[in-house]
Order: sequence, then C-alpha cells, then structure tokens
Amino acid sequence: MSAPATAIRFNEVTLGYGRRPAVHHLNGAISAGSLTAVVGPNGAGKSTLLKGIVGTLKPLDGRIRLDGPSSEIAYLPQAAEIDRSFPLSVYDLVAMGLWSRSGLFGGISAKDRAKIEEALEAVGLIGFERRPISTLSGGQMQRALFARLLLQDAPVILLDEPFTAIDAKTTADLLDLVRRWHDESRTVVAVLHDLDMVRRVFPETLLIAREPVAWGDTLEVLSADNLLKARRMVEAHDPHAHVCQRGAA
Ligand SMILES: Nc1ncnc2c1ncn2[C@@H]1O[C@H](COP(=O)(O)OP(=O)(O)OP(=O)(O)O)[C@@H](O)[C@H]1O
Repeated sequence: MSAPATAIRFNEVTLGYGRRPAVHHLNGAISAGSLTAVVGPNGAGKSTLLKGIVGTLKPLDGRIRLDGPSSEIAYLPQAAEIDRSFPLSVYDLVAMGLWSRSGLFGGISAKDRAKIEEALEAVGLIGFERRPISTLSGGQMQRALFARLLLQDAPVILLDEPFTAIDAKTTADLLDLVRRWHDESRTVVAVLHDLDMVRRVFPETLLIAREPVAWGDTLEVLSADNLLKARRMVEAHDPHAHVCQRGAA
C-alpha cells in the first residue's frame, strides 16, 4: 500500500515573534485526510503553530509546505481573538464562508442561499439569522463559526481550542461535524486541552512544548512520561532567549 499523501510538511521550522522563537526544530508532516490533535501546556506554541500553517506568521527559519494554496485552509482562531462587537448578523457571518470561493463582491446566488440555510441547520441555528453576533452566547457563536467553516468547504481545517468554555451538548454537536469532515477525507488539525476527548476522537496527536515532544498514534503520544516531559520543557524554557543556537557549530 502506498504512503498517504502529505497535506502539510514542516522542514526545520522556527516560528516566533520578533527574533524570539516560540516553536522550533519542527520537522515532520501531517497526512492528507488525517485527524490530528495538537496538545501541550499553556505557552507551548500551539496557536503559534496554527498561525504558521495559515500563513499569518512567517517562519523565522525553515519552511512550511502546503499541498495546495493557503486559501484552501479554513481556520478557526481562539474565541478571544474574534471581535464580537463588529456589527454583523449571524447570516452575514456565516455567508462570509463563501468569500474565499465567490469573492467579496461576488453576490449571493439562490444556490448560495440554500447552502447557507443548510449550514445554519447543520449547527442548529435556524431562526438566529438576523441576530447580531454581539447578542449570541459563547456556544451559539461557536456554532455560527462552525457554519462558516462548513461553507468554506476547505480540504484543510484548523481549529484553535474550538470547545473551550462550550457546554457538553454544543461540544457533542460540533464534534459530530469534525467527524463528518474526517469522513469526507478533509485534513483536520485541532488544538485541544481535553486529553480524554483527544484519546476518544483523534487518532493522531502532536504533543508540543516549544518543540515536538512526540508525534504519532495518540495513545502512544499521550503517555504519562511524555506529558511530564512536555510540562518540564515548557517550565524550563527561557522566554527571553533569542533564536536558538542548537545545531550551530
Ligand atoms: N503576538 C505575540 N507576540 C509575542 N509573543 C507571543 C505572541 N503570541 C504568543 N506569544 C508567545 O509565544 C509563546 C507561545 O504562545 P502560544 O499562544 O502559541 O501558546 P499556546 O500553546 O497556544 O498556549 P495556550 O494553551 O495558553 O493557548 C508564548 O510564550 C507566548 O507568550
């Protein structure tokens, strides 16, 4: 059997802010169609890694190669990074998912309208179309953002802590969509803190602590030894260190 195609490849990648590395020595690949969790302590560089994949953060060193243009990535940032005060209705927020395909001024066709309805129905938000997003609960907002992801119809989907502060019913509903994306052979990468959920749902895991600690089969990666190692590595990290010299002569 031939090896699965690669969706995202990392070659000795360093990502950081200014000259300070947040993630370094990242080598490896995410297979097309895989369902991968990214886990690690606070400050381990998980969000930084997703920003590197989306391209909002350019590597300080090394290369991230995507199998396809970056416009074909759907990205859900952490809730704290989303401006909820923006005057936008649920309908318009969800419709924005079509922009990457139809363009900003492409107009909304009858077919698009049907797709928007379908996405709203899939996340249980029928009846919320006219509601300003500022009036939504955290869980309702997350449902609306998942509807937008549905419309983006991207082969690669990145989710940054999608279930943080979300109740059990909403989490279960949105996890069903993640499973559906996986069944549709999309590549899904999610930053998560709930290790029980990772063990239950995500076959592959990248455990990161400023650099990869372990990567592969979830049950092997999430061993007590690896988790302890990750915690110690983040605690020992010097936040003021500049680009690392490891490997330098
Ligand atoms: N915009 C920024 N400017 C400077 N440093 C940053 C910036 N964003 C993140 N960092 C630093 O990079 C490091 C990694 O942060 P990152 O947010 O990627 O971690 P994380 O693993 O996602 O953490 P958490 O689980 O707390 O969300 C941290 O030390 C953080 O302070």
